[in-house]
Amino acid sequence: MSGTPDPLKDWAVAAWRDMFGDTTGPRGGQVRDDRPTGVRRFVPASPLTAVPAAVAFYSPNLVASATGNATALDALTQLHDYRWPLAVVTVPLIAADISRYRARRWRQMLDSMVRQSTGHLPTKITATPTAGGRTMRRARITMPRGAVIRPKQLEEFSRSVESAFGGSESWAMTVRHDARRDRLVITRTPIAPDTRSERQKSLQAALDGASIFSGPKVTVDSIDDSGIETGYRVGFEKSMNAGSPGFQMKVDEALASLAGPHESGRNWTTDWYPERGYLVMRLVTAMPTRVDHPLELVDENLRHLPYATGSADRIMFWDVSTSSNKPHCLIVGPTGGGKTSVIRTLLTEAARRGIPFVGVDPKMIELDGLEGYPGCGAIIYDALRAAMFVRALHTEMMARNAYIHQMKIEGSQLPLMIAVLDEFFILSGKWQRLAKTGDDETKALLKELDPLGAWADLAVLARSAGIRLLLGVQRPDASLFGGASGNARDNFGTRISLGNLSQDGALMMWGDSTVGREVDTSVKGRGIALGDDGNPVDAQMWWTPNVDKHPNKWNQLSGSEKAIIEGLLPVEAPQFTCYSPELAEFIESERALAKRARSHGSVPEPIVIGAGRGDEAAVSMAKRVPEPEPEPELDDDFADAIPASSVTAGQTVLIDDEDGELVPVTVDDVEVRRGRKGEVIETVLIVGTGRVKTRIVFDATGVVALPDPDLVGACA
Ligand SMILES: Nc1ncnc2c1ncn2[C@@H]1O[C@H](COP(=O)(O)OP(=O)(O)OP(=O)(O)O)[C@@H](O)[C@H]1O
Repeated sequence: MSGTPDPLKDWAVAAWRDMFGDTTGPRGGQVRDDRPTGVRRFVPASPLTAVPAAVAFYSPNLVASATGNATALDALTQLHDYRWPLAVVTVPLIAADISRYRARRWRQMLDSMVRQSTGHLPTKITATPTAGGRTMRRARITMPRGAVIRPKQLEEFSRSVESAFGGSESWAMTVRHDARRDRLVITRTPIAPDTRSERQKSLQAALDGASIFSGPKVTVDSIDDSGIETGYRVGFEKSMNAGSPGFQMKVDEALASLAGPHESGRNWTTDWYPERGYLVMRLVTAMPTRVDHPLELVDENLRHLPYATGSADRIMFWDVSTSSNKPHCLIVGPTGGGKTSVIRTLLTEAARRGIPFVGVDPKMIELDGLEGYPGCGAIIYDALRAAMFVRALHTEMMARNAYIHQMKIEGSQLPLMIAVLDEFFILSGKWQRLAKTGDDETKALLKELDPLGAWADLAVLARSAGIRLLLGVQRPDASLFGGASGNARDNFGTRISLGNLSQDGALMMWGDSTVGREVDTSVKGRGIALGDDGNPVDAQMWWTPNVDKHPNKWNQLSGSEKAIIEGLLPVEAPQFTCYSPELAEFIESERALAKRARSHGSVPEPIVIGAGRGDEAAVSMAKRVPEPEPEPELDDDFADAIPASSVTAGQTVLIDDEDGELVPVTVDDVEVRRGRKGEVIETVLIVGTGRVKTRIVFDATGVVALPDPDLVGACA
């Protein structure tokens, strides 16, 4: 047996079998598939004319051997005369035979593929070649009636069609199962050339590979003048996920890194339209690392107080108009995060728009520079006076509502005013301590004023009276939103966070535990702000220097910072209109107190304690004040305060002893009792050493004083 392949012999054998069938029996016990095939035997038509044509051309040579046979001679002569017509007929017949032979081979292949992949025997197969005749253009395979073809079988069949009939960059074989007609249809379909850019292709491939969207489709949304793609639209099937800010943020990041840095140096940003089932990626200038407070009126709307540049060059603003659905503003930021600068930005913007304000600054170092600024009613530092102010503000709100009712006017017709409470927990801590350790008169007064109750009312009701609240805290807490009263949370709808939030904080601020967790704290003034569309966005807060003109402050500023302050000064100071004598009197008295403090006030000069010197000179007083030293205030003994429910085991806190003195203790354990909605009802701090443990109970709004500043989320 020779192992050398002989293609000519192979072809001849195959052609013989095609024409006359296989006469050889099964060899070596092999099982042959001898079911009747739907492919008929190939019968060539060309020999019918090819043989006579050959004889006709060859007849002059045959004449000699036919001498003496007149009939044969006559037939050969006549045949010779028809040689050309016979040749002309033979050529197309041969071409047709070749084509039919090819088509039969295809049908045979398809027949065996269908048998192998589906187990069915086709009843009829037709195969049509392309115009050139070399490749198959279309095939139709009729299956037995009711033949079931499972998806896997169809897939297997498609794969074998693809490998047998190939494909190229410009065309492919597609297989379709027409179950109604029991047919398999194979079509040679042209492939449109892929003109997509590498970026579009990689976005599409990545989205196809990930399972974040179903049916994602990336198309080009915008192209710049030089033909560079500058925007993509990603269509997807609508889903619950697509509406979640946390999900959107993650997808934004992933898409931006997949799209890679753009040739223009600009950054990718994403606008979401989940209700319409698509998002648009577009380019924006990179988020600035610092934005000085612009001197021009950035937003012409006098009820919009701008304060930051958000991603995608958006101007973030606090809408203080009566129609605003986010009337009050909450700013959360750790020490040094830039909270005070945001407050200064908002208040200077308010002043240049004719809106006056009153501030409460229990730390005495945050808002003091604004004292005397045009539009500033007063800055209150003392905790008891702050409680009086909150109550007076409540009275003002009631008086304003009565005025609106009596005069039959709209709330929007009343002049606006802003009340700022900075470092709210410190203020609460001071109120809490006064209520516990103050003298009887103070305790009674504080009880009557009930500043926390008044504040909770204001949060819900002040909006329609033209009063806007601005609350500054170091960390978010549910108690800020009025505890059980859910409305208050909506009222503090304008929210800004600086630095990094805890998981709970993020959920409280942004309704998503992932937002605001990875802010670049190396950039001062970087944070998250709520866009007017209700979505939180990255934002760079504008830098507004301390507006204090006291030489000690002013001389520290650079020329450009001084120019900002000068440029922001309103031409006309906003007027302060009070509808209640209580608030008017309070502000008057506060101003008088401030004036007196400025002219008569004195603070003790610093005492410098020498390092390691035991003699008397080690303690030197630079200058003794002639007046007797004021009693040190109880309130000033703590550096910070946080909600009791935020205290963690092992933390050092300040607790009042029997004499009303704050003493540092380490918390052993914290028990927080929560209501059905997860709201804090009561917090118990367990402190003490050895077996002697003390349980200190705090209510929902209880705060705990700290010996050091709270550094949760503090900047790098
Ligand atoms: N938006 C900003 N752009 C640039 N720098 C800023 C910005 N905000 C704050 N800074 C820088 O950070 C410093 C601290 O800012 P700021 O005093 O406003 O923080 P804070 O949150 O009020 O801190 P604290 O609560 O301790 O007073 C500023 O002196 C300034 O140098």
